[in-house]
Amino acid sequence: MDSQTTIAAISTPLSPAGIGMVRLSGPHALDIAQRLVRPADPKRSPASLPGYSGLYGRVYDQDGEFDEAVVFVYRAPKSYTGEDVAEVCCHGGAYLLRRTLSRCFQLGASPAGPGEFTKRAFLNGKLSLTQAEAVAGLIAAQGSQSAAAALAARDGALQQRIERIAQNLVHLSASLAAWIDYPDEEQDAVFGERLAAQMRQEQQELHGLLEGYKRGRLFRDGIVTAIVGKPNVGKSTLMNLLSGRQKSIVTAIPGTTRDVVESRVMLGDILLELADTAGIRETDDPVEAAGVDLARSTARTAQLVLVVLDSTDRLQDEDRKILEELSGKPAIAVINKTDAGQNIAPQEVFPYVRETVAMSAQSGDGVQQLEEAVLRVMELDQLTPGQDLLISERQLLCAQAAHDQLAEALEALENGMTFDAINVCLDCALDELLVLTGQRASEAVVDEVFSKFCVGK
Ligand SMILES: Nc1nc2c(c(=O)[nH]1)N(C=O)[C@@H](CNc1ccc(C(=O)N[C@@H](CCC(=O)O)C(=O)O)cc1)CN2
Ligand SMILES: Nc1nc2c(ncn2[C@@H]2O[C@H](COP(=O)(O)OP(=O)(O)OP(=O)(O)O)[C@@H](O)[C@H]2O)c(=O)[nH]1
Ligand SMILES: [Mg+2]
Repeated sequence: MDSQTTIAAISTPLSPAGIGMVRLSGPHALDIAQRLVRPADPKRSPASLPGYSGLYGRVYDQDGEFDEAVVFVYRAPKSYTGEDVAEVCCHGGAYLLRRTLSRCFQLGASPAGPGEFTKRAFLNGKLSLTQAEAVAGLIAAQGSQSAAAALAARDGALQQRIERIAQNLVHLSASLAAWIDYPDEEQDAVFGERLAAQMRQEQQELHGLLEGYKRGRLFRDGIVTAIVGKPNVGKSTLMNLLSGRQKSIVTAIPGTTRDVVESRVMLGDILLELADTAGIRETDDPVEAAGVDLARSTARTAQLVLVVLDSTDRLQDEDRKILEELSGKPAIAVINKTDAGQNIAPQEVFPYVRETVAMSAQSGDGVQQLEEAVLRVMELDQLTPGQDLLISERQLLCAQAAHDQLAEALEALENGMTFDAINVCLDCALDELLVLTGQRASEAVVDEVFSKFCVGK
């Protein structure tokens, strides 16, 4: 990347909006803004504004005036990228924004690549690599949990935690090197013990991060959830309740739903990828039978299954069979229609699933309890928001590799390998952590991180 260039991009969505912004960063950002926008007050101009100030003006190109705008100016190094930055805020809308952007190109700006503003911030030392990834996490956040995790990473909590582990490995490696140079044969075993204990501690720390990520991922990506049960128990009513609209057809006729109906819904703070399925029963109707097969396979591949039961009736053998088929899967028994009858006691389903929720999909009663049950079943209830969590797949792979290198070092130690061999593993683990924080990340790794950003970020 050539940091001498001035880049420009539209930083807001290309759809009708109150305001839209074209952002410029680089040595000519303010000159270009100056030639693009004519200030209403002729005594002021973008290029002579102090940092962190703005003015109002009209936007021009070769064909004349086409919009009005507010321009904000930031001066290097006190800006998002660390370079001179101008933000031209026009009216939102694809046409005006594109016209403003092409004018910037005519005036000498280059198109910004995906994430190039943030990449410049990284290269100029404004952000670490994990903080840059956190910016992408903030944009992608769907609820308060993922937003809090991303904000904690943006503030550097994750960076600090990884740096601390890396520091400890540096100390371990140094004491190991000293021991190799000045060995004391009799004390080898004692030293080995201490080394193993310290390595295990760092490994534990990494293990915690890996586990946290796997659970945090459920918040970010959503939990693939199947709604299953006998016909007519209220599966589609539950789907409609959670999605807030008529996604699935509801009738009093058993066998209404045939296809799998999918919807992304927020259950409180939890993102669910919900699938409503056909009621499971023996049937001669080939169309319904195909739906039942689909329901079963949807349940098998789901991360979570909501088994709906109709409490206007006693628990039936058909219900038990469905519950049995799911044994071992994270599942919640939803005892539905409690507004109309309460003939199923939680105790009856405990042999099959641990979590039960009594509710009325029709009235919405019990939906809060359903949310709490999902948190418990998916073990998300221990996850406190704002924890210093890993927030990208890339970070996970680095942390996993560092963890595995430590495991290898420990095994080598147990098997009586030389301290040299152990030190090689420790160095590899350290290397992985430095790639994670970006301190030793190759250009390819850095490019990969920013390629996933949107243009304008
Ligand atoms: N208008 C606008 N809003 C925005 C952004 C932006 O770039 N422009 N952001 C883009 O993501 C986010 C805010 N992030 C930012 C981070 C740092 C700086 C900045 O100017 N930093 C300077 C000065 C800091 C200070 O005064 O303390 C610096 O770090 O030196 C600006 C925005 C969200 N809102
Ligand atoms: N009283 C009461 N009736 C409900 C409740 N939930 C669903 N029903 C009724 O039960 C009937 C079946 O509801 P559906 O949501 O279509 O049931 P389903 O499980 O999707 O049925 P299939 O698609 O046929 O398998 C409808 O008449 C609903 O109005 C509830 O919580 N209380
Ligand atoms: Mg249905």
